Amino acid sequence: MGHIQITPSILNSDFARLGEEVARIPGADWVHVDVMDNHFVPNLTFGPTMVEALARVSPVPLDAHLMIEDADRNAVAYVEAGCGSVTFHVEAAKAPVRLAREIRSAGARASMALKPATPIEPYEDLLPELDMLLIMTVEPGFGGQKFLDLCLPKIRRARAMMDKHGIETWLQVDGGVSLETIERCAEAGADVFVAGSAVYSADDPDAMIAALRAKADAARG
Ligand SMILES: O=C(CO)[C@@H](O)[C@H](O)COP(=O)(O)O
Ligand SMILES: [Fe+2]
Repeated sequence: MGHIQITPSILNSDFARLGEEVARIPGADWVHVDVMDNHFVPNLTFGPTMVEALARVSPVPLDAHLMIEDADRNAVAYVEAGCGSVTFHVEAAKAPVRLAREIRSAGARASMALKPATPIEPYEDLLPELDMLLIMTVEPGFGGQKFLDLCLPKIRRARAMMDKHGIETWLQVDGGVSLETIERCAEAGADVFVAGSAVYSADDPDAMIAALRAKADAARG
């Protein structure tokens, strides 16, 4: 398991001041950028041009979470926009192995996401192609939703699979992660934690990142 990383989502930050919003979180490991196309999920955010502008001012690398249809054709644009990690949804990819290889050869970390009802077992052999696996802990589409405990067994099974294969794939959780839920995720084997509303609703977002990191570290023992 890798070291604990906290990646705040800007989804619930002030979009009119994105540059200032990312400047408030220098203690983050990554900035999580939720890209939504109003087809794969019922919400619309931003595209590669906006992401490219954000990459130029962000104090830490961008972690793009693509909630878009036709990921096969669109994911590499986010590598070219300057993201250090690009996550596609397996439900939206026609050729996930080819896509992961294209993301890597374009120069970013390749990551694949699973919605809460998507099982991990069919993708066991694909894990070595990935730098990170994202297990969603809410239905994708919106920030501020309640954490789904039903996803915890899948996190445990994913971590066991990675251990079995002796691979270093990071295991990210996204959705409803807060001071109340992060310990459960860390105990289950996650090492990369997206937190949107928990960070941006805090008076001091950078202090919240430190508090989340301390809880996850403690839960690991
Ligand atoms: O991908 C998504 C939602 O689809 C997430 O990145 C959320 O935006 C995280 O926000 P919180 O659940 O932490 O408020
Ligand atoms: Fe996300």
